[in-house]
Amino acid sequence: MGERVGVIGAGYVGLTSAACFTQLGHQVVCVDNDQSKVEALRRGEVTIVEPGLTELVRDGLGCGRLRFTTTPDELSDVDFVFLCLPTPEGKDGAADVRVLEEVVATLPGLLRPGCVVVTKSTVPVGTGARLTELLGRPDLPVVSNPEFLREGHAVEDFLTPDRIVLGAVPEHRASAERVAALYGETNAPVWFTDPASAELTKYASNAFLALKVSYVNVLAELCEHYGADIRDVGRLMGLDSRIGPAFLVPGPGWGGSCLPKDTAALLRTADHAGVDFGILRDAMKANARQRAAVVRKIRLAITGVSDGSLSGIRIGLLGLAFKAGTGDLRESPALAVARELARSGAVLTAYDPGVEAVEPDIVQVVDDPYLVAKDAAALVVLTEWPEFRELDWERLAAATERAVVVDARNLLDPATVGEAGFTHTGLGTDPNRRTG
Ligand SMILES: NC(=O)C1=CN([C@@H]2O[C@H](COP(=O)(O)OP(=O)(O)OC[C@H]3O[C@@H](n4cnc5c(N)ncnc54)[C@H](O)[C@@H]3O)[C@@H](O)[C@H]2O)C=CC1
Ligand SMILES: O=C(O)[C@H]1O[C@H](OP(=O)(O)OP(=O)(O)OC[C@H]2O[C@@H](n3ccc(=O)[nH]c3=O)[C@H](O)[C@@H]2O)[C@H](O)[C@@H](O)[C@@H]1O
Repeated sequence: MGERVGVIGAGYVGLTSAACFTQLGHQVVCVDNDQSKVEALRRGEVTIVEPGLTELVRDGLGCGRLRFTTTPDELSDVDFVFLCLPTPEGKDGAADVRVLEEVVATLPGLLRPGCVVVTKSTVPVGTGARLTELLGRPDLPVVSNPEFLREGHAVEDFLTPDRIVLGAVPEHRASAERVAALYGETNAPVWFTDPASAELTKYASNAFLALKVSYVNVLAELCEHYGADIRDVGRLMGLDSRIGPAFLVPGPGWGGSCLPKDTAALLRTADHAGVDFGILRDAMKANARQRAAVVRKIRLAITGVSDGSLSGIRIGLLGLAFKAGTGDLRESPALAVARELARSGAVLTAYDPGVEAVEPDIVQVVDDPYLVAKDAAALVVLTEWPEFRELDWERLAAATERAVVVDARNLLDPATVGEAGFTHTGLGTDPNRRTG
């Protein structure tokens, strides 16, 4: 028999947690204050792009173990409540925990004795202690259980995580163990630690991923200077098991709803402690430069000079989301590049399998990749959707005004698109050289 679990927030993390805990056999009530979202979820409609999530939600609704509500009162009989609320970037880069604190302040009047309050939101170090104080009820243990899922792989990552981290003060260790048990049988290491370590691990992980991508982006620039190829350099670095192959592909910069805000928040936390975390600041600066570098590359490919005018020039964009596998546009480097191109007078058309619309004054979104090529002076790959590789590049070449492609994700095989007639520019690659 499963446990009674409450989840507050039905976004990427909350909805995934609710659906997966239901799948693991628990009874789940998921609370969100967005009425229309809750109504859609009750009909089994999931609006975010997450493989397998709709099916899990529908299964959960079907078997009656998952329900959605806007009424926090329905948490009165749960034994665990997971906080999956937004913690956006606030003043000076610090995480804004106001929503979380407001919601937590309402919980003492709602929860039954012994209910475990679990923080899944990404929260600054010290939040666990702060929430304990806010709750003001010693019978409500607080456990930190940071979430490491990636968008586009949310269900898979939740059900088969690399690790499960639980932070609790020694008196609440048993509660942390009960939280761990909710995940059922798992091959993942389950690690119990103190709340501050759990909270910091989350920021440390995201910021490290950001550092890794900034590192490879700068390295790509260096490769161009010396005629080296970042595809080889990245692959060969990645063969070192201490480095690992992931997060070594250059692109228009790291974005999304978390890496930028979490890096900023960690830097703020370090500043607050008087710790010089300059390498983080440098990674953030490199990230801002990367978008501009991609725009310069596009100008150069189209006009022959890196500051050439784009006024009235048609450009086709492949990808708008911050990465492949999601329709999420939050802090999307692709969108930032599009904005800059639009500001420079370019006329933009875009296709992204996960995105239906963006601000129409910037770019016209179409539902057919071949339409973006029509009369374009260049195509630009901004999001690394694998299906872009499989497009009919000869057909695309025929539709363009000039067969120029700027591959800001090093996604395409230069030889294939070259044979189709395209002039190809990647990041940190020599167009005349084949790897292998
Ligand atoms: N998106 C991701 O891939 C990951 C996010 N996180 C962290 O998890 C937390 C949540 O992130 P997301 O799920 O992406 O956010 P989200 O924006 O997708 O979802 C947040 C949900 O909370 C609801 N909400 C806001 N205020 C509320 C209130 N007062 N009462 C009830 N519901 C309320 C919103 O309507 C929304 O449905 C953040 O701290 C984030 O840093 C952690 C790991 C992965
Ligand atoms: O806290 C969070 O929200 C999550 O943030 C990231 O997940 P996500 O935001 O889904 O995105 P990532 O897959 O990490 O990609 C981040 C950015 O780096 C870019 N990237 C990634 C890898 C790479 O080699 N090159 C590269 O440019 C992506 O395109 C994207 O813009 C982390 O990977 C998750 O572990 C974490 O739980």
